[in-house]
Amino acid sequence: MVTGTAAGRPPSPAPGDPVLVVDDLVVEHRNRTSGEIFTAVDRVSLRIGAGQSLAVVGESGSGKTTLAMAATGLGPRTGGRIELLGRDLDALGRSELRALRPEVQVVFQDPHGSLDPRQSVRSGFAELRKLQPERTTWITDEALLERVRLSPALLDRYPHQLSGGQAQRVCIARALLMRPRLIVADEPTSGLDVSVQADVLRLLQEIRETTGAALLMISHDLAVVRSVCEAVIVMFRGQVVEAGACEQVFRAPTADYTRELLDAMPGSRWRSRR
Ligand SMILES: Nc1ncnc2c1ncn2[C@@H]1O[C@H](COP(=O)(O)OP(=O)(O)OP(=O)(O)O)[C@@H](O)[C@H]1O
Repeated sequence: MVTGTAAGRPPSPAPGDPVLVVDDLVVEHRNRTSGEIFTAVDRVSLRIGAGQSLAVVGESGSGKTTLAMAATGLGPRTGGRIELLGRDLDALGRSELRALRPEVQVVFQDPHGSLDPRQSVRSGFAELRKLQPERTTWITDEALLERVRLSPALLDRYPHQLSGGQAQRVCIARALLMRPRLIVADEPTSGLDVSVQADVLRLLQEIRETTGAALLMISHDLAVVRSVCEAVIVMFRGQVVEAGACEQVFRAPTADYTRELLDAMPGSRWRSRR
């Protein structure tokens, strides 16, 4: 459970209560030269509750990132309805939207690209604390680094002095500092050495369990999805071709495309039986 809400925050959702509900989301892009319209996300619906984890899988270009950004109000949307923490995003004014924004934190694929190279870990935290003074008093910098299994000795390091795994943990710490109700992790381990991938995934899991945040994970790696998420939606050319509990979808996929994804996994133990 999320506890100790800062002033003005929406009430803490109970485990399983809806954090994000998306209905018929559409994202279209217009080609500037030809004027042609490309539908990157085509009538996608999803729901994720507090403490739950949902993965979006699909090959490159299937619309995963576009969906995740639009679904959380962080990217453009052509149509559809989004409810974040019980609030219809279209019904909110600018200041209400701004107040809701810290509730969603995104961890990207390239940790070094996400961090300001001129900022030490400590000054990066300080900047966030200045932006959100009430929300961020709950933990010290040292304890925050300990929460992501990093030594407080790293506080005065700059991004180039951190390994990929350490930098990703700093990004996760920055997200955690905001006490978000929803963490979006966009291929959070694909830029990391195999040796540290599992640790970072475990950390995201642990944060979900201990804070009650919901986790929306984007990945093309089905092994990662299976190890972290309870539910999955499979995207192909902007549409959802299959959705359900991970266990069910991996054991008995119903869509040909899901079977192809499973079969394409190198040395897959989950190769579908046809
Ligand atoms: N601003 C944009 N203008 C035009 N087309 C776009 C824009 N952003 C994304 N697209 C297109 O939308 C489609 C979906 O892209 P998206 O990045 O969401 O896919 P993805 O599944 O996340 O892929 P990857 O795994 O490679 O990141 C792609 O064909 C992409 O080229």
